[in-house]
Amino acid sequence: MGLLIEGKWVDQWYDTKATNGKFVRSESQFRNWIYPQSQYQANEPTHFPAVAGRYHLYISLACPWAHRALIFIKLKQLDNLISISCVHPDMLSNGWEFKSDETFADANIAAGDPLYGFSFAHQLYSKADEGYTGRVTVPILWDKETHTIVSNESADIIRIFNRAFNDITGNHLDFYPDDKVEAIDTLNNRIYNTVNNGVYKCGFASTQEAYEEALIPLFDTLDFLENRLENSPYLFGEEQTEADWRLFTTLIRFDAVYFGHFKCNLKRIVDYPNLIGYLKRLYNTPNIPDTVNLQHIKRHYYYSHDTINPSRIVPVGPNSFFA
Ligand SMILES: N[C@@H](CCC(=O)N[C@@H](CS)C(=O)NCC(=O)O)C(=O)O
Repeated sequence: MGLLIEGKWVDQWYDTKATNGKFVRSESQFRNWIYPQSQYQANEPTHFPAVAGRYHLYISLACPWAHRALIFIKLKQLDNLISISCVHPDMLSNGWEFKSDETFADANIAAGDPLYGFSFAHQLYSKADEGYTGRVTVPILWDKETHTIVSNESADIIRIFNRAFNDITGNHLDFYPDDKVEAIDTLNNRIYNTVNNGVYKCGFASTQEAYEEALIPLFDTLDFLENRLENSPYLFGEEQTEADWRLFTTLIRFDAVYFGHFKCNLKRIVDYPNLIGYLKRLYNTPNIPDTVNLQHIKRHYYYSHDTINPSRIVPVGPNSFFA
C-alpha cells in the first residue's frame, strides 16, 4: 500500500497520526465527465464524448467503490461499449497490481492491463499525469484515445453511466431521477459517511476513541435503514435508485469482511430481517450475481491489510453471502 508523490511510487500505510487515529479518505482528483454527443463541447477540457469502444474501466472485484461502477455497466447494458479488466486482489507494497493468476481467475472479468501491459495501477496514474501526487485507487475510467483518466471517482462514474450512453444503448433506466435528486443526495450523504466509509473508519482507526466514534453512527444508520425498509422493497419505494446500489456493495461485504476484519461487530446483516431481505432482492437483480466475487473480496482485505491482520490468514467462513 502506498501512493504516488510527484509521479514516484512511495510505499506507506495510511497516516492516521495527524488526525487523532481517525481515517480520513482523500478526495479523488480526476473528475472529468462523459457527455452524450448532443451535450459534448470539444473546447471544454473536462468534457469527453460518449463513443462506443473508446473507454476502459479498470476495477478491483474486491473493492466496493469499483463494484458500483461494474454494477452500472450491467444495469445500463454497457458491456459491449466499455471494456473492463481487473487487478489482482492482493494490494501489497506496489499497490494494485495487474497480473494473471489462475487461482483468482474470475469467470467474467479478465485480469490485467490489456491496453499497455502495465504491471501496476500506479503506472496508469503516472501516464495520465506524470507529476501526480495522491493515492492510486480503483475504479479508473480510462480514455483510450487521449490516454488519460476520465474519472477515478465512483460516485461520478455511476452517474456518467446512468445517462451518457443512453442514445447508443437505448437503455433509459434512470437511477437518479430529477424529482428525487435532493432526497437521494441527502440519504447518500448519511450512508456514505456512516456506512460506506464508516466501515473503513472503524477498520482503519488507530485509537479506541476513533473506532468507537465511527462504530456507533454506523449501527445507528443500519437500524434506521432496517426501519425504512419495513414496508418498502427499495430505499425510495418500488424503484431502484443509485442509493440502493451504493449501499449494496457495502452490505454484500459486511458479514464476510467488515464484521470481523474491520470490527463492525455489534450485529451482522443477517441479524436484520429487512436488510437481509433487501440485500437478497438486490443481489437477485439480473446480471448482478456475476459482479460479486467473494473469493476476491475476502482475500483482498484479509491478505492486503497486514497492519490489521499480520498473519494474513483468510477466514474460511462465511463462504456464501446469506448464511
Ligand atoms: N472515492 C473513491 C475511492 C476509491 C478507493 O478508495 N478505492 C480503494 C479500493 S477499495 C483503493 O483503491 N484504495 C487504494 C489506496 O487507498 O491506496 C471512489 O469512490 O471511487
